[in-house]
Amino acid sequence: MHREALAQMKTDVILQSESSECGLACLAMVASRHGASVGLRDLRQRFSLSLKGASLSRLINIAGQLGLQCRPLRLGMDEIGRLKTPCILHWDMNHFVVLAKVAGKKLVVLDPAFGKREMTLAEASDHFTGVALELTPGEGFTPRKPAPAIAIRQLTGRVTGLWRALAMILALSMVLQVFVLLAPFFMQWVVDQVLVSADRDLLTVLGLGFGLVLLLQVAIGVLRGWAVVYLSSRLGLQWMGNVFSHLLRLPLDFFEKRHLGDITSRMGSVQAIQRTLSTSFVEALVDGLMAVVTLGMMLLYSVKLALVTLLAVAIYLGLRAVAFGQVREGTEQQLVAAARQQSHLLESIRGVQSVKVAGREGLRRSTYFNLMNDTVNRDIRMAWLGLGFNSGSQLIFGLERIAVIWIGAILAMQNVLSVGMLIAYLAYKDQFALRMGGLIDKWIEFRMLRLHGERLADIALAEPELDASACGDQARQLPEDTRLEARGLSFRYAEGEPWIIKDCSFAVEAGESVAIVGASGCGKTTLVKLMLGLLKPVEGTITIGGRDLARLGHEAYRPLMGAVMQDDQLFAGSVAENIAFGDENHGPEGIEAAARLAAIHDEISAMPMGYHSLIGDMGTTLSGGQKQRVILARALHRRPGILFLDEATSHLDVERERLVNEAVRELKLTKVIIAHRPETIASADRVLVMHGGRMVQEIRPAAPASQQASGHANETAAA
Ligand SMILES: Nc1ncnc2c1ncn2[C@@H]1O[C@H](COP(=O)(O)OP(=O)(O)OP(=O)(O)O)[C@@H](O)[C@H]1O
Repeated sequence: MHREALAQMKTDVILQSESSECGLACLAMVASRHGASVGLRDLRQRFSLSLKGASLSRLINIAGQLGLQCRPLRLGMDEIGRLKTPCILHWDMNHFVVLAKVAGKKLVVLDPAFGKREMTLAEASDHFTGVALELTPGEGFTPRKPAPAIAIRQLTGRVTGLWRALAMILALSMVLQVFVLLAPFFMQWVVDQVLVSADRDLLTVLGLGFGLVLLLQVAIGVLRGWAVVYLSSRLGLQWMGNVFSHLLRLPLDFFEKRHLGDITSRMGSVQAIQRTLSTSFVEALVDGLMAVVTLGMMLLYSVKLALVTLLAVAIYLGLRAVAFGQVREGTEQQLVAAARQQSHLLESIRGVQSVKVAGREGLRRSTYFNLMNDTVNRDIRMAWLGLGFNSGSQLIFGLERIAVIWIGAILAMQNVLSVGMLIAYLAYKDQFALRMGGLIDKWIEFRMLRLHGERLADIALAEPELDASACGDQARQLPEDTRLEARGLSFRYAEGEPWIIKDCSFAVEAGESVAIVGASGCGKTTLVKLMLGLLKPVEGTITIGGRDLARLGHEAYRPLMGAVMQDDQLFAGSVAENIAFGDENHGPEGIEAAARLAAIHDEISAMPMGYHSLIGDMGTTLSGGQKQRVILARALHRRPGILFLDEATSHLDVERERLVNEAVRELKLTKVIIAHRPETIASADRVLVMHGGRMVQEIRPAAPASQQASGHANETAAA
């Protein structure tokens, strides 16, 4: 019975954060409809998915573990009305959505990428692939209450000086309110005392007195305004700083699985929260207090009139409460649409060369227009809602004012109130209505904060990489030597996906140079990322100097490592800044030495500004080969103990590659080199051939062995 009652609940849309988690979001929606509020964050932790997303069979497997019984179906559009809702539909060949309701020729679809959509059967048939998944709670299904709201402190980290600044703003606001409370007396005394007795002296005293009060009020107002600006900027700096440093500590796959625009939009939620807290929080307190005081004054003047005003406030509160769901959904969709538009913009700028070469400016433009259209439509919807509330409040409080003046006039005619009292009452009631209206709006704003909080939680509550502070002093100590060893190493990007590395064991002695060869896509880069600690092994261990990488804080081993990866980036700044990358210890000589080793010194010197030449933020002033060598110089400048080169010389001509290989060979380092070219492979002491997720052969090349190795690489490529 309880379960049935829960099943009647409205299904809320749960929007996906990662680009590939539509399936998980759909399962979370269905489970919460059946009364188990499993959050998406929870599901993500329990059932990690790779960038490639989830197949239907993986979804069935996860649903089974959640206690949901699955019935996969293949059906035509005409049979869709017979499905037991909510169920999951396969959409556009690469997406999942929840079918919430079918009513006649209309469907209500909850799309984790867009939100709630109503569409006709004809529209849906353009997307539906004919595969559906019905889900019903089985034996193991346990209803769960929604997780408690996330505390703001959890999201923003430690902030100093917050309470002191808030207390000061509150105190100043309170003082200001005293003046507001005094103001109506001016009119009451002028009307009832001055006008009645034609007392000019009293008028002068009242005029001067209230003039002085006004000056004080303005001065305190300025002070308060300044305090709010100070608090918001201090808060903004600390919070943004905290969230950004947390963001940088997150593991690589966090970034790989998300769109750029989505991450920036979530960072924007920090500002929304901070704005609400630094201003609206204090205002709400003041409004609340003022509402109580003004209500007291109103009751003193007339209970009857006060009841009319209270009724109007209650009606406005009801209006906002009824429309709350729509405001929340609208705001969330607005944020998602803006993030999508932003992602497209950033991607188009980054990939402008490919867009131009393929002549796809038109396609990118029209997609951008569509996304913009989507954003604008959602903005318009929110503007409509805002207009509705405004007009509603105008109408309600306008009618209330007429009623109050009407009844007040009758009371004045009956001599229950003087004219001055009526005027003063009107001033208090206007204050009360204003404060209550403000309080209700702020209450909605605070509830909306939860939405921003949830969006920010995706970043703030994501588990950072293991750092040494979490695992004691031992984890901080550098390993004694640079011998690398993998034992029984297995890795796949997510459960249910094929193993990329399976039961792989090998060792690289300290000071040895090992080349890893194998067919494209066999997992070489993945293996290097594992050795760099960017990915975590699913099974097995990697040790450096006999110490397990998984138990070392990344501060302990990253300083030992230098790497040139395939998609490494340069940053805006000069060539020297890019090579030093913030490490000023070795001075200009160190930078030059690294550049010489990377065979790029001559070319940098030939530039008009030498080492001070500026590189664009996408490294655009350098050729591909130059960029690779600057990145190599950057890796060498760190003076690493272990150097990883993943196709680090693939863009170089044979002569330059020979120069780089010779320079690297001379270095007394442990080296792991991934390459396809025989010359580079030949520069290694040992060649490991990778196939089927493990090392299948080891070759110790004397000179001719390089040919053997490359022959093997080709063999495996063909295998
Ligand atoms: N983030 C990811 N999520 C899911 N699968 C991935 C991810 N990155 C790589 N893969 C898959 O892992 C496999 C190994 O990729 P990897 O980049 O390690 O190969 P590689 O041997 O370095 O290839 P190449 O020589 O072409 O650089 C590929 O099948 C690839 O599709």
